[in-house]
Amino acid sequence: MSAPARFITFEGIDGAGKSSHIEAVAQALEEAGHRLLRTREPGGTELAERLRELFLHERMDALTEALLVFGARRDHLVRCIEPALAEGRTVLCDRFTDATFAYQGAGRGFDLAVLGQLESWVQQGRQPDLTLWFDVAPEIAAARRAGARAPDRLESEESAFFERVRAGYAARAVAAPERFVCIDAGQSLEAVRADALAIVRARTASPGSAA
Ligand SMILES: Nc1ncnc2c1ncn2[C@@H]1O[C@H](COP(=O)(O)OP(=O)(O)O)[C@@H](O)[C@H]1O
Ligand SMILES: Cc1cn([C@H]2C[C@H](O)[C@@H](COP(=O)(O)OP(=O)(O)O)O2)c(=O)[nH]c1=O
Repeated sequence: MSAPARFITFEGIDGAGKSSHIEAVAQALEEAGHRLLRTREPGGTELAERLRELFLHERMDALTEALLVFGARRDHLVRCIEPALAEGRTVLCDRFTDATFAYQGAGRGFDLAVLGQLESWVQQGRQPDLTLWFDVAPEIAAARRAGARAPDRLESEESAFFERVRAGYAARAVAAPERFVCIDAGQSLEAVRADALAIVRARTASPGSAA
């Protein structure tokens, strides 16, 4: 019998290293019998990927950012995430709504109550079962990004913005301790990966299994 479906999200400031570990987590889950959907936000459907391009490269205010990511999210949920969970697949999603609270809410200072309203309209109660928060100091993340790629619109923000985004993630973690796990992403790649795998194995083990 295949393992029960889970909705797992990966979060952190840009350059924290989350994308570097999704493949290893995917492999571990497949070995444990999960059928997977790997996806990302903004994105994951044809429409949402087109919205992602606009989001990452066009200038807009914070409300437009929020509406665009929640619009993309609605399409992604309805066409992709919900059907996958319904057919028993585990969903690994690179960012989800915690990113909106962290970036648009804490980072841009946008109204958290409005974000909460959009969250409940768009998600109809759907929340991740597990969120891996790769937490690292903004200076370390900036140095990693500088060595890896040219910055997009959000990655060009100053360090104070990423301090606020980090605090936004911390607030979400406090509000939902049952699903949030904080990983010290300032460690070496190998140590971060070991932590991520240990958490995912522990949190996806079926009752009665040896894990
Ligand atoms: N723990 C780490 N130590 C050193 N470099 C890292 C670590 N984790 C990731 N990196 C590097 O930092 C860069 C950004 O990583 P990435 O996974 O793309 O971050 P994110 O998806 O969180 O923005 C990549 O070049 C990656 O190899
Ligand atoms: C999902 C989401 C992402 N973002 C931002 C965070 C990132 O800067 C950007 C794209 O995310 P991502 O693809 O994870 O960037 P990377 O892996 O290159 O770090 O979009 C928001 O501002 N709000 C959101 O709701």
